[in-house]
Amino acid sequence: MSSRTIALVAHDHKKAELLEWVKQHIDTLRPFRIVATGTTGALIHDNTGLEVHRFKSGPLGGDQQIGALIADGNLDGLFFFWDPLNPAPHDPDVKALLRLCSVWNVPVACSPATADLIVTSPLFSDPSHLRKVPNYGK
Ligand SMILES: O=C(CO)COP(=O)(O)O
Repeated sequence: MSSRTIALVAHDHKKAELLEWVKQHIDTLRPFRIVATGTTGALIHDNTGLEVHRFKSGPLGGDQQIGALIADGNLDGLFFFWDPLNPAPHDPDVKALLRLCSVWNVPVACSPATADLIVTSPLFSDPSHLRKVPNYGK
């Protein structure tokens, strides 16, 4: 089992798309430790058999729990199919999570196209060549 961790998250209107994408790339994803927000994690586990560590549901703090992983340097990629057509009560949490990906230089995909590019990149299989996180001196 890889010690690298990825997070899978999808808003309700995007869950089917994420599930389809996971099924398509299941062999690539299998070696990773997989975490997810609650409902997304259950859906992925129930439909693929992948082991998924489930945090709380997004609206109840799951995005922030994944953000904490990032701040601690423990997340290697985020696949977050968020819904651009519907507002959510926890939109500030979503923005905070995406912001932390930029702060910590974590690869993040918000669509199947970008997710495809990330998992097929040589940089994803050998992250030692990824640009290092800047030292913010804090
Ligand atoms: O709302 C979410 C992310 O912002 C996703 O949460 P669920 O996986 O619990 O539906």
